[in-house]
Amino acid sequence: MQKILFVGAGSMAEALIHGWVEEEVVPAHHLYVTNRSNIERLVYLQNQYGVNILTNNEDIYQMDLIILAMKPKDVKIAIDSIKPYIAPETAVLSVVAGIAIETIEEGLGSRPIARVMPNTSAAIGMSASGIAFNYQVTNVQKALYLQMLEAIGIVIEVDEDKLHAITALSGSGPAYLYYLLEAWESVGTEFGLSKEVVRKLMVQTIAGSAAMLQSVKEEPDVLRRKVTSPGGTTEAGIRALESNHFNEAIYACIKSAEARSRELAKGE
Ligand SMILES: NC(=O)C1=CN([C@@H]2O[C@H](COP(=O)(O)OP(=O)(O)OC[C@H]3O[C@@H](n4cnc5c(N)ncnc54)[C@H](O)[C@@H]3O)[C@@H](O)[C@H]2O)C=CC1
Ligand SMILES: O=C(O)[C@@H]1CCC=N1
Repeated sequence: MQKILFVGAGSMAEALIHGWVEEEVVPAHHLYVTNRSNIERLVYLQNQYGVNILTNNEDIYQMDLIILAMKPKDVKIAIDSIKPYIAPETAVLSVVAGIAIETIEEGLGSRPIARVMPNTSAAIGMSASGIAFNYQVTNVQKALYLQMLEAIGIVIEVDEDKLHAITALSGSGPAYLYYLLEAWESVGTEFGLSKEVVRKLMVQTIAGSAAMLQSVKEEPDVLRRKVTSPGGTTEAGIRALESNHFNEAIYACIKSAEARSRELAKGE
């Protein structure tokens, strides 16, 4: 694909551009960006990554792929603004949470459409992405999308309905881990450690635990038990998590996010 246009130039667009340019998956001169109004943001992306700024809507006609990367509430207006210029053979890939392929087909007509749910770790080649396709996406296009997403992390193909759960788990997932780190930093400083020291220790703890899960073929509960000495500190900590309804909190978190994705799909 020679010409790929990002409509929406926020955090997710930047994470993908950063990952693709850095990993040399897509040459920067193949990428174009546009947004609603913020020209400074487009100039920043141009200077930072070498992408092109879309200067004329007529050029939308030449695009091989359009990536929708705006907030769900802005999709309708964005689609209406693309519609007069999009060529019949242009493919669409959407990263917008909760917006169904059917909605995009209604807005932009029948064409190859893929929905991807990446996460912001795409910027450093560590995204965990889910992808779903409509039936017009060819095998060649599928292979290309999978290659583009594998270059910036891992990708799992699913039925579209499962993207709601993937959004709630790995799409939002980085935010949950950052939130957890914020809480650890807050309690760690109460014990007189500096925030920097707590961050250093706990970021390494997260990275080390993830690496253990990837390299040692053991279930998380087995690895957990190896840390938990009878009558020891971890046991005391886990008891406190249980009595403070840790599992209920995690279930409520993922279920609320999944339900919100379904609401967004209905335009709520
Ligand atoms: N940030 C994240 O971690 C993830 C975000 N997503 C999805 O990516 C999408 C974008 O999210 P962010 O990048 O975080 O948002 P953001 O707010 O950082 O960026 C949104 C961009 O869309 C542009 N925009 C708004 N209306 C437009 C219009 N009518 N025409 C053209 N451009 C328009 C804005 O100017 C801005 O550049 C959302 O739908 C979100 O669900 C998906 C996975 C992860
Ligand atoms: O919060 C959101 O709606 C988007 C989708 C996944 C991550 N950010």
